[in-house]
Amino acid sequence: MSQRISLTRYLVEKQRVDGHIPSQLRLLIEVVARSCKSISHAVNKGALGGVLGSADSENVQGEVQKKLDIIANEVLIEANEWGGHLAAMASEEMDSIYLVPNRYPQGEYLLLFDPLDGSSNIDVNVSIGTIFSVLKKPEGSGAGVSEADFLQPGSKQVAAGYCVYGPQTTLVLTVGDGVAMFTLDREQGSFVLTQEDVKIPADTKEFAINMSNMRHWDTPVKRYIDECLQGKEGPRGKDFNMRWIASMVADVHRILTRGGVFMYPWDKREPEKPGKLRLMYEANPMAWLVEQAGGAATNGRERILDVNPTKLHERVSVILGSKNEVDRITAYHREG
Ligand SMILES: O=P(O)(O)OC[C@H]1O[C@](O)(COP(=O)(O)O)[C@@H](O)[C@@H]1O
Ligand SMILES: [Mg+2]
Ligand SMILES: [Mg+2]
Repeated sequence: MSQRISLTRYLVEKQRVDGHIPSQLRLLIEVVARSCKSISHAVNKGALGGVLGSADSENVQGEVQKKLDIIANEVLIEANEWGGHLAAMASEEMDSIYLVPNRYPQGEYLLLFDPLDGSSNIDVNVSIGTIFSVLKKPEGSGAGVSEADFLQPGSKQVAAGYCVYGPQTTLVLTVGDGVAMFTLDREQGSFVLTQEDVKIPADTKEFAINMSNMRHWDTPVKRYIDECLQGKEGPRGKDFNMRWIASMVADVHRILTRGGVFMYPWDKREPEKPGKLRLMYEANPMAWLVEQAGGAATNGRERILDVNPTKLHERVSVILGSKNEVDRITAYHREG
């Protein structure tokens, strides 16, 4: 790319030239990006910054929180609460929604995030990230904000993205007209556009799933993986490769970069839960990014973006990535 385009300029062009996003949304995305930059600095300090290790507390999902889960959550809340663009926020790390305090100007957007995705990878220096989703407060929902205002399907998102903290820090964004990637230039302190119009190839020879759960899977998932494992000699007639980073952000980033299919399906360990991943701030933003890049995302039965949430921390089965593979796995679910 001959001319460097910063995230700010990209968003201003989306606002002014394309008329695609309102200025309030542009400013909101910039604040989220600034928060990610600051989380990236904390991640980079590692043991030197005292950010590794457990915080000896649990979140609403009963998971032990890491120090960085809490730090990232605080960074996002503090940066976004006074900007005037938001009505409220919701996070994996908070039981209920966070209302923008009355002393700050109120906006019309709702911000949801997984402040630190891939927590089990923090202490071992493997890629982690932040995932975010932006909704609009529903019209006619009256004064104030309630949890019910957040319970909108992913198809209503107005912006979504993630920032992966890996060998590079990369912010990936959609506002509904394709997917763009921005790499953090640490010397300049700004995100620079490094790829536009990201496309996921429709076919792939790479799958991502936690194979240790194989005995707990449902028949359609077993069938799909079994066929992949048979390689050239099997019904697929080709050898497959496997990757599992255990950070959804990093696995999805690989899929947006070179294709592949990612699955965290329902399994028999906790049959009453629809899946492990959270719908509103993990699956929905990733599903929208993947669809915007020409891929597909389902829960095995329906499009993730069409799922109507009934609670903030709702879980969902996730199958996403290269379109032909996702269609195949979804068809296997329909066949039973
Ligand atoms: O350890 P497992 O069961 O393979 O789960 C890995 C999955 O859990 C997650 O880490 C959940 O995210 P959090 O770290 O935000 O809880 C996903 O990023 C990842 O895909
Ligand atoms: Mg997560
Ligand atoms: Mg998390």
